Amino acid sequence: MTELSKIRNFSIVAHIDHGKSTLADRLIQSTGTVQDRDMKEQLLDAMDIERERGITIKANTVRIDYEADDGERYVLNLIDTPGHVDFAYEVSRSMRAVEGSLLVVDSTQGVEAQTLANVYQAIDADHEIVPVLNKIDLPAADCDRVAEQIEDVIGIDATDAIRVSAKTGIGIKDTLEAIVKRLPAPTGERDAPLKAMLVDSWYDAYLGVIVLVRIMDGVLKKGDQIKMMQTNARYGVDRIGVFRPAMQVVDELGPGEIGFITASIKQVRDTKVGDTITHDKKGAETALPGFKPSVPVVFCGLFPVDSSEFEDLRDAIEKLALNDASFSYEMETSAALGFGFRCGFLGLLHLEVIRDRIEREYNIELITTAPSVVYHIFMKDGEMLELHNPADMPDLSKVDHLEEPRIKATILVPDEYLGDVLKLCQDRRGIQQDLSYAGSRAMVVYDLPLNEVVFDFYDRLKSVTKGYASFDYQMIGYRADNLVKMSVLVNDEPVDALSTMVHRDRAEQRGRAMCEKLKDLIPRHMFKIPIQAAIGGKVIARETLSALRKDVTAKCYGGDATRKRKLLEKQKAGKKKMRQFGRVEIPQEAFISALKMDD
Ligand SMILES: Nc1nc2c(ncn2[C@@H]2O[C@H](COP(=O)(O)OP(=O)(O)OP(=O)(O)O)[C@@H](O)[C@H]2O)c(=O)[nH]1
Repeated sequence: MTELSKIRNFSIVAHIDHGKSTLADRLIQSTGTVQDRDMKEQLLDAMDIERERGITIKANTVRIDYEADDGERYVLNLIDTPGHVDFAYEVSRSMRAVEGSLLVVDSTQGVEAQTLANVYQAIDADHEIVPVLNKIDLPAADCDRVAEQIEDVIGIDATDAIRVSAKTGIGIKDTLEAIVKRLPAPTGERDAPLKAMLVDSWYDAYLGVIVLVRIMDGVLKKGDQIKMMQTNARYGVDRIGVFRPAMQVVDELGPGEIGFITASIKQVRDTKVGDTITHDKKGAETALPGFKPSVPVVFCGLFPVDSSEFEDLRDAIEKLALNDASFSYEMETSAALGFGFRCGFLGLLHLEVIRDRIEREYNIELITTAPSVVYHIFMKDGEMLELHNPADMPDLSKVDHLEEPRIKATILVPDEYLGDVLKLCQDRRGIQQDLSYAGSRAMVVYDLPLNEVVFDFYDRLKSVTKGYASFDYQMIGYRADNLVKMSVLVNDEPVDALSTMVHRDRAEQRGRAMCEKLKDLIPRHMFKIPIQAAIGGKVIARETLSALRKDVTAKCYGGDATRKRKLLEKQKAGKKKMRQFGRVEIPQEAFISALKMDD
């Protein structure tokens, strides 16, 4: 047990790529927490996919021992927080488990949208904040300008900002000293009833469910009978430990400490993040204020390309869900795609990560249907239904009105691209809320329908600003609008996986664009194929794919057998990724590509 005054708990907040993981690695390494030879780059990014994509998904934690200049030994607990917009909920939950934050800003780039979003969460959690200007080894570093920007835009004092190169190690010692001197020690009472915050939980193949806890009051020991205050579930603690970053078993955890427990918990779902853990007997009376629950906002269908792999897909999805309480799923059948699952995600990146893992780790090829947000349908009889899938839209005569989720989007962009960004937001039914300047960069705030953002807004934003814009969003609630379901018919057969919700005023334009796209995406067949978009029974757009006359290989010159064989092999490989709809085969990429909107 460590004395409270010798503990410092902190997190690092930063925009993506500003160097958070590199700094964390350097802090761990320089304190000898991990031997140099064991040091892998980006130690905290555990999973392969994270490493490949360079993003941090699961909040991780590490305990660092540090002997400070004052001669005292301190325990520094770092909780790593993810930087991407989809994972904002994980940032908020881990913030409440610590007292301070290092605010890392790339001194060649300056403050970005996620810097703001994350630092506001730290401010909300009453953190002491130490600004760190990173990448000072680069010639383009401009510390004075960035410090000024931190003061102007965020409004925190940056006079004592630490100048660091996480890459070369400059300023690392200063950072450790600042953690000890400038961040507050935690408070808590050893003799009070146990109150431990459930910060995170995940499934481990050997140990079962592992729960990350922060002790607020009291002491947690091995063998204790504990109770989760929200779910009322009771368990016996069979293991207690800390991360260094490898697991190390300890006897107990006291106030201010962060560590893990295992307690024969079967599923991650049984551990509610934000719940308060107390002792079963003589426990705390009141729970800690809960965290924001993480609710899925984007839904899509996942179907196996090869329908005989349905059971394998079920197995893969169940395993992934064990480890990710924010990912939801239920079985779905589609006339066109057969058996599959309707899955809920926190955002598009979350969707992509799960889909990649199923394809890669479980070797199942998937068809992903168009992502959709959750609509609220108000029926004439007063009932409210949640619509997760446009294909389930009830009979319109019974519907009174529909509401869609809206977000508040904050975009930071260099002045010269501002016009394009405003146009993009306007085209996506955005309502401008604010426009201000920080130096030569504009900060715009828009109220936008989430539906217009989930799909390819981020890609479009990057492309119209040549990658210079940064973006972050928060859900703000539901609002009514004139929304309709648009269906797509291929060769007169409705393809439910292609139906989408659109705004009535944009339906024709979207319908036309979609039919044109599908015409390019669907290969020609031996017969003519009409492609139509319709609202209710009314066709609003139509294209016709003309019939194929000759064998594709007939075009090849002479007797080039290799080329001919290659073409046939390609066709065969392509066929695997096709689905049969009536007499028509539609390639898998059509389901996503058809919905990309070129504004
Ligand atoms: N030159 C230089 N490069 C750095 C420094 N710190 C980090 N980098 C590089 O910047 C890139 C991003 O660093 P990361 O540590 O992965 O950034 P991050 O903020 O953790 O990003 P996410 O984990 O994806 O949120 C990497 O290529 C690092 O090698 C630095 O001090 N100097």
